[in-house]
Amino acid sequence: MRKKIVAGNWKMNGTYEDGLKLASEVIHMVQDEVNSDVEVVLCTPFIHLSSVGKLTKEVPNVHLGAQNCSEYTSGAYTGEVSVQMLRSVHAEYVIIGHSERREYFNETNQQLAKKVAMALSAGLTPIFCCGEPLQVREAEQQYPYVTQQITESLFDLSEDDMKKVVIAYEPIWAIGTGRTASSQQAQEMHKVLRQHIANRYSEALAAEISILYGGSAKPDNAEELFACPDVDGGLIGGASLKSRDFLQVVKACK
Ligand SMILES: O=C(CO)COP(=O)(O)O
Repeated sequence: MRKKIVAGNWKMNGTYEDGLKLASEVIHMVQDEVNSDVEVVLCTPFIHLSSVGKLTKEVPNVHLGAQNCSEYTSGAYTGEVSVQMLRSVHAEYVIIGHSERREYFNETNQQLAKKVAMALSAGLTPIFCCGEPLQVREAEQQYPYVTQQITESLFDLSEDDMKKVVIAYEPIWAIGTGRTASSQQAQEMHKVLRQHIANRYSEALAAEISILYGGSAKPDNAEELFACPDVDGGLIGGASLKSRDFLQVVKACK
């Protein structure tokens, strides 16, 4: 059985103190109230990683993630953070290819392929994001668009590496807009992606890959989205910034 995962992507929000408070609230609530085997991941800004990592490493089902990593190993890359640095503060996951990084920082499928390979080489689990903009959805080109993102960034991986990747489908028109994909739209895309992976690798491998949904997922709609057979959890933005809301979303993932 593949893993169920609910990851909070805090993006660039709050101060250092705000982040520590949020992390400790979430950790306590998960310990007290969650008895399923869902993996909770906190993807914090870089400055929080070291401190939050000290908290998460004591708790079996809450894990630490970063929101980005460098495609380079080390050296003269001012402002960048390497995968070894992330490992050294107990990060286990890293979001790669979020649409905001593709859009505002011009990250390409080819560059993301390097980041995914780099993360895997350090033993980090990449949460690889894909998703189409509104014009592409309106032109009904979402399946070729998103499968191409997967092909160009992931399909050079060996079977052993591919098995370790987590995918997050985040339709750009649903991110931060309050307009979520319907559970039917999410399920259809997740099924297409799983079949695409099965065609390149195998049905058995595709069945092992966790595919998360992201885009205005919140306490009101999480249960319906997570009930879809190919939706294995969520990547949560806005609703991960309030511990109670985030916990409700975590509890919806059974
Ligand atoms: O981008 C997202 C998570 O990575 C989704 O953001 P929202 O949940 O705020 O729509």
